[in-house]
Amino acid sequence: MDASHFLDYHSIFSSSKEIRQLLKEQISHASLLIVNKTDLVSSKKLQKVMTKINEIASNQAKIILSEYGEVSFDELLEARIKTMNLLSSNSSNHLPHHTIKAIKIEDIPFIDRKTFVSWLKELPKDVIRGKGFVRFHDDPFLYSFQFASKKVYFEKVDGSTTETPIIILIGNHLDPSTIRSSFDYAFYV
Ligand SMILES: Nc1nc2c(ncn2[C@@H]2O[C@H](COP(=O)(O)OP(=O)(O)OP(=O)(O)O)[C@@H](O)[C@H]2O)c(=O)[nH]1
Repeated sequence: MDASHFLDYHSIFSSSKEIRQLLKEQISHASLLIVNKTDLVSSKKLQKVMTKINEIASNQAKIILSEYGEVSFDELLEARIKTMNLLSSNSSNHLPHHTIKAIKIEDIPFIDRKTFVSWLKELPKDVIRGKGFVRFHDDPFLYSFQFASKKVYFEKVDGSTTETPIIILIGNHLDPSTIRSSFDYAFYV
């Protein structure tokens, strides 16, 4: 986040409802927040910015202040979310639901593109982001996909026939059994 513009983006006088909503969603779901350009604001203004951010951010989010985006790699790469490897529906996927922030699916067959898009769009609303690689029927290429705000984007990955497909879903309090059953229903039945 840009500390020097944060209050403008947050203000009903200088920003649209969509921008304020987007800002709020991004902050509330983040596990790491970097407040940059702190050199451009007075300490009083920075305090106001931090108060607003703390109101919206989750208790577990880590907040780092920076200038010119200087943040140590160790802080950036620190593991912050628990990823569960989602196995087939008859295996036990145990971890309390409230701790699950990311789910990884690796046993992915060749799939139908339209079915995949529908499956992503119909996932529970707790899934706020998806990404990964998939392969489609009758197509030799691997595709990377990005899923956010109910929109799906694909990009062909050139020259990679050996990589294995993977789906990563990110959100809050994800329910593994619901996600796994819907996956099996869509792609294995
Ligand atoms: N003073 C100051 N300038 C910064 C800082 N970080 C980036 N800049 C400068 O701000 C200018 C725009 O950089 P950014 O805001 O990072 O660029 P951007 O993300 O493409 O810009 P937006 O689309 O406005 O978010 C560049 O000239 C940067 O050098 C900072 O912490 N302090």
